[in-house]
Amino acid sequence: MTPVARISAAIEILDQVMAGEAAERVLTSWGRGHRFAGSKDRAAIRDHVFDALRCLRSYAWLGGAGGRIADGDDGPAPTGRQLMIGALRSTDTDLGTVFNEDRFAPAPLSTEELDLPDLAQAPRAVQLDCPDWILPLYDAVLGDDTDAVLACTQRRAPVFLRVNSNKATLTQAQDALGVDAIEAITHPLSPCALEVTQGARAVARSQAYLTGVVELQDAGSQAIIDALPLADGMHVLDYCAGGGGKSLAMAAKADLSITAHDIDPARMQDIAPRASRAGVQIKTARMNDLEANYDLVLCDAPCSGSGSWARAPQAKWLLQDTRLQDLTQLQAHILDESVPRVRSGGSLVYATCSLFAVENTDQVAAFLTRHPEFSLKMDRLITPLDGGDGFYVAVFTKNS
Ligand SMILES: C[S@@+](CC[C@H](N)C(=O)[O-])C[C@H]1O[C@@H](n2cnc3c(N)ncnc32)[C@H](O)[C@@H]1O
Repeated sequence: MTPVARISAAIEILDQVMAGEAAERVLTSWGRGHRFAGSKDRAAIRDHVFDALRCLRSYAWLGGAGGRIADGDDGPAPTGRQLMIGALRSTDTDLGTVFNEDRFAPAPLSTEELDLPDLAQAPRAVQLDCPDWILPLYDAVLGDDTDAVLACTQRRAPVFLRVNSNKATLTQAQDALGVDAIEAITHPLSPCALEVTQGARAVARSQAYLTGVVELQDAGSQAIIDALPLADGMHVLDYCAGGGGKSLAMAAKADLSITAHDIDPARMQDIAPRASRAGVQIKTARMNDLEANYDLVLCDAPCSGSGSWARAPQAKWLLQDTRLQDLTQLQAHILDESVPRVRSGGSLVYATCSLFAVENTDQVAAFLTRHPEFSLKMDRLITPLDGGDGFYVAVFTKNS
């Protein structure tokens, strides 16, 4: 496909996404219906779509849709065409080279499309690609750093690997990745983190990955595990284990007995193959099988994901105030539910991939009020300015 044909495809896909469909699903079904498109075409189209989702408001503004993110009083949701016009204007591309009479090109520009506003005239939330109601949540936590943090979420997130220290040193892992032409450099956020600088799309097929020398894991997520008081022999419960990313990272830190639990056991189905690749043991358990006296319980709670919107941009536009309130209630419930699982003198860890105080420090303060038998040992907010996704971690001790 020509570059222009890829843009036409992105316009078609974005129209469906703006009509309410999930981007991943539309991309998959587009790929099935257009078998002639090669892997490079699909990757380029995917990049166009996800770039547009990260920069939805600014592209909508530049494309003539007034920074809207959905149908509203002042007009309809942006079209795929408007978003791609915005994308091209954001890089000062000559629109006539794309929108013209050529075969596979989107139709030439209309008179209105030749006279569109500059981004400097847009409100701050539009320039920063942030829903209006969410911007104050960032400002309250990040202050002067808000604009720089939001600028990070407008760009593609780097791909990070965690080197499995049970299997290789960083240098050995870099050499192993090099066999598959993947280049990666160390990263200050975590001692086992490598940032992929070349060949990211080849990681999942590489020998280093398939033999468990490296795992895909954000550097911020790794930094959370670095902060935990883990030591050989400890019994650890990963209470919201999902696919087990944090269980696996903990298993590489010390000789632990790890139990993974999730309210949705189907989410844990990848843990066994991932653990086997990594050469570690992780038990999975349902609620009734959990013990009462773990040395450390990790609650990696469901959250808004506001720290990882560069990676999952559609979530930024779908989050509603009511959903955020539901999430904060669920987080408090999960913390309360975990309390009896922690032994006296043991640690309870609360983590989110959110930057908002309502999900982090407010949650911690409310927990300490409800549970004076715990004290806060440390907490840390990691933002995209540290290089990875945004995360928050708090470590409580259950007083003896
Ligand atoms: C942020 S994700 C976990 C990600 C995972 N720890 C990782 O590192 O890959 C949150 C998980 O919490 C689970 N969850 C939601 N409510 C829960 C509850 N009441 N008890 C346990 N797990 C719950 C969800 O199913 C989801 O898999």
